[in-house]
Amino acid sequence: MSVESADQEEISREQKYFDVAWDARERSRQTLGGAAAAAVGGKAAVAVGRAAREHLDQLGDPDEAVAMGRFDSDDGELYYVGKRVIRDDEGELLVISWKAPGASPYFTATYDDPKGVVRKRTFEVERNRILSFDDVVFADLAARVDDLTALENEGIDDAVLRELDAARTGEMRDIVQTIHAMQYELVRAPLEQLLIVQGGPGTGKTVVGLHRVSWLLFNHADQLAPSDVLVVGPNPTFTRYIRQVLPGLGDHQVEHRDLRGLGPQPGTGRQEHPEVTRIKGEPRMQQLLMRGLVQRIRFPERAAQLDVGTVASFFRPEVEDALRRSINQASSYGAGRTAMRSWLTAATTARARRGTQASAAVIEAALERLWPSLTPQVFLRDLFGSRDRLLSAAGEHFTAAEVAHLFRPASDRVSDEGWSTADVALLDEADMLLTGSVTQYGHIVLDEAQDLSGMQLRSVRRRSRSGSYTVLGDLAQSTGPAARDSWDDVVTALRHRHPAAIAPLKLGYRVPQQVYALAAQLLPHSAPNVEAPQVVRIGPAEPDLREVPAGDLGPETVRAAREYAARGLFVGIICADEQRAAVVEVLNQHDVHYQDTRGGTLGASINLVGATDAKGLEFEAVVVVEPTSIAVEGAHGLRLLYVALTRTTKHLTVVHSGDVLPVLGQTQPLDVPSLQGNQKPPPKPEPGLDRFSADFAASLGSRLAEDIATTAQPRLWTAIVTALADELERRRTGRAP
Ligand SMILES: Nc1ncnc2c1ncn2[C@@H]1O[C@H](COP(=O)(O)OP(=O)(O)OP(=O)(O)O)[C@@H](O)[C@H]1O
Repeated sequence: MSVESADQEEISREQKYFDVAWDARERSRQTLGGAAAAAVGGKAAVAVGRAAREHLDQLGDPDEAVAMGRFDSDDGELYYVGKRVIRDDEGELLVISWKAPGASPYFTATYDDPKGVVRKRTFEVERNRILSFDDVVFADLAARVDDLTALENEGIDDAVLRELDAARTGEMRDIVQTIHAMQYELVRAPLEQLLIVQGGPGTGKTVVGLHRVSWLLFNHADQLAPSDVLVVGPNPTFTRYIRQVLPGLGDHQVEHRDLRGLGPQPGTGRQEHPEVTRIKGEPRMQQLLMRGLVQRIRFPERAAQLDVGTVASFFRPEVEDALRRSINQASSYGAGRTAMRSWLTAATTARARRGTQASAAVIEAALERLWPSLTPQVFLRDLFGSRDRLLSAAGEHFTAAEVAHLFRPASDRVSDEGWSTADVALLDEADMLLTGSVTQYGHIVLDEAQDLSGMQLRSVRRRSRSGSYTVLGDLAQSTGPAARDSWDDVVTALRHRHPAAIAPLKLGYRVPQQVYALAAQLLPHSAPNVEAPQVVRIGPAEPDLREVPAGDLGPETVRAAREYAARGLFVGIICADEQRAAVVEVLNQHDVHYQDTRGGTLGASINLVGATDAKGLEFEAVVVVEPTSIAVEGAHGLRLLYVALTRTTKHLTVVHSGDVLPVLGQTQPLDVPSLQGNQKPPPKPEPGLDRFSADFAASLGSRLAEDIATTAQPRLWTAIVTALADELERRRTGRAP
């Protein structure tokens, strides 16, 4: 019998199994669909209906193949592995879920440690029809270990290469069938840790992080619900790009947010100087905001007494005494305000002039003069819009030049105020100070984490209930005002209860060898201590380098993009801001249909992407415009260029009038952390991370100390400062001083 006909017979045998499993799954679908439809009426029926619908969601798409692979164990059993579990009518397992512990040999078997697996079979399918299959027989591999190719050695087989050759669209897909053993170890790493995955471009960090979520939800269902998981990405385009992966794996309610949406008010695209962004990102901004908020609480200047309508009046000392008590007990600005309202209401009732009574509105008006009601937006607009407020909130922790950078004219209406991405983290901090609460999650995935500022990391941290995170990033792609050369400060900023570990991913799946060979020349200059990934495959073509006069950059770029698009490829044009206008002009001249990704979506054909916004994305063909312009965009331009050159799965064209690789100066050496990095003792808890009032009191103390020197009420302020110092001492030692 020929090999082909033997294979055909095997395919027919396997197809019978696939058909049986398909029938079983579809019978379940009908039963569950019936139960969901019939469940009308009381509470019990609603619960039954909900459970039936949840199970239906778990069954996946009717078009989905029942299994992606199988392994034969050395005890003679065969196990089919699929995206979801399938049982027959008697409850016998036909297909095990890839997330079940029983499926682990499928992913972890290697020739030198086959984990009891004799054969691993991967199916190529169209809907539920088997087209072909690939077998790995571990005993055969072990027998010819000296002849193993590098790919076989790394466990890269035809199924992986086929997957990598598959067409790309604007949506990331799952890689369940071909998860690599090293990736699988990260997918199933313990939940209770701060796990940082460091890996070069295209090593699968994002896709591994998402599969990890699905695996954790399946295996820790008692601790973690889908709505208890948050995935944070760098921008809306990226979030859209990845958002179908988890639903495709059966996990529907995981929350996806991007940095522009991680606060009470989304960023509105306000542009600002990188130096302003840098200052706004620094953790000392927390102190500035705190002091800025404390300034808002005070007895009205120059007033001798506080009138509550015509009902009652209070002299300064007793009001300030009440303010001090409210501040001392406050867990947030809002809670302190509530306490102050209670005092004012009771005190007004006690002192009401005969025959009068204060309405709630009158009390509120008096309270507003002492302790104004604020939203994060109003507070920040007022603070940034006043040099005086900024100067006194900045204290000695900011230079005059930095304060000048932070100042901006306030808009008349708060709804007209523009917000930058850096502002979002400040609004979030302000919201925390004002309300003392935020929705927390049991697990957070943070992608492209190498670029986050200190304030953005604080936003992420406060959303973590216990310190269980998957942090994904690449120091060699770290750019922007908060660029870093080490993960140390990220660990310090994020960690709380659980230990931290840094794990590498080393195989580069996305970028073909010929393209990576070009991009990798930047590494010694831009990130000398970061290890380059080992590329897993050779692409269809060498990079196409097109040198043109500067005036032809736009036309040549559009020509190259249209050539690729005409071949049905998914295309990204990546350029610096400096070149954008020229490219857009030519695209419009030629009536080219394209998608500007700043709108938050990827189009099916040609996309125009800024170099920074290209992070995390991939295309089948990329046209990089004028590398020298990208290399001067921001302080880490060479890293940005490295990002741009590593976005393609197949083809790369570089259109340039200057150098292709402008590697002139040397950069600072990088400190790449290792897995042993988790031996460090936990960082000391920063004040203010967990409780508002201790920090609040501390900053109030320093603010008031300044006031003692400058204002006319030294006696009272001294009393307040003393009381606050006592309070801090009590918190520190647990007893009254
Ligand atoms: N085991 C695998 N099998 C098949 N494809 C894979 C595998 N691992 C990664 N890939 C593919 O490689 C590409 C890159 O993956 P991903 O975007 O997760 O990488 P990344 O490390 O996050 O990249 P970047 O640093 O650029 O953000 C994707 O198309 C992904 O599907």
